[in-house]
Amino acid sequence: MGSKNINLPKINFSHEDLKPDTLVWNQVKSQVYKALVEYGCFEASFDKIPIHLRKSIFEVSQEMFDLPLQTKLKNISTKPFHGYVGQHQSVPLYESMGIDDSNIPHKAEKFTQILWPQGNPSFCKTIQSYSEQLSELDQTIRRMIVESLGLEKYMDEHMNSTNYLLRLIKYKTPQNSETEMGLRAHTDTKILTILYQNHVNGLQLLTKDKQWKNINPTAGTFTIIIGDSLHAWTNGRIHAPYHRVLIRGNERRYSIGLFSTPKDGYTITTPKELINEDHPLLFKPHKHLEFLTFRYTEEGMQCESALKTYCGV
Ligand SMILES: O=C(O)CCC(=O)C(=O)O
Ligand SMILES: [Fe+2]
Repeated sequence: MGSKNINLPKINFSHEDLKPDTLVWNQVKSQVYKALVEYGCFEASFDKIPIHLRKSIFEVSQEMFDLPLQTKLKNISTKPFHGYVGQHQSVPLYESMGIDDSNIPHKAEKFTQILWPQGNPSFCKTIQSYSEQLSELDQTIRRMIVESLGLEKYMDEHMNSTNYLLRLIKYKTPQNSETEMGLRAHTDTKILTILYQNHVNGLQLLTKDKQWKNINPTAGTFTIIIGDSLHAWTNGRIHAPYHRVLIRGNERRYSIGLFSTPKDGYTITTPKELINEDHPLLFKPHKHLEFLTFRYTEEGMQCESALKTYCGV
């Protein structure tokens, strides 16, 4: 494939004193907002996730994917694309396991019990610690976005309106030497995505001028991607980019996504402060689960923007 690499902004969240109202906070905040308006995406370095946890999250992910298919299928979710997803004809290389509320210890335990009735403490501890520790990065970025938009009065409501979904993802290697689609072009439906991958690249971003570019993240960094729900809440101020995964070569790609997700029953409503003559309302108030259900219908899969079709003004 002739696609070029993109040099996404690299933003450092590892400063000891990255606290609201400090100079460093304000500097990082302006980098975040600029990157999200332009790309809806950036690379984040966040040293607070220890090396052993970065290693063990991939080890436990592999261990989980090596379970028999019947076992993996036990993780059933009523929400589209939340439980076990795999064996799809359109993306035969792709397999993923969604774990709701993975940051909450008893929820992580309940999930582990489904796959390992006899228990698997190291799996449970790893997914829980990884989600909890990385949720700090999600919260920092979202605080910075809310401040950048001057929406401090909505801060608590916004921060309390989400929970977390962890998705362990595996891509098989293609059968022949050609490049294959690992995951088709899509926007993420949720608030914010934090991706972490092994050394096998493949993620591509569609830029605003409609070119597919390779995201080859610097080892150890996280890729941040804005989802439809935050694009809607900010009245389109920040971009939710299309991205996809192309797979080539003979090594398996593993990636881990942590998604902040609007809570069930919560209505996403654009704050009135963001609506004016220059910025008319783009999306009607809506509930995430209802949008998600539409998104995975035939119509929702085929239209150019499921969000616009579902709740566009
Ligand atoms: O594997 C990846 O890096 C991309 C995964 C992704 O885009 C998603 O889960 O929404
Ligand atoms: Fe995605």
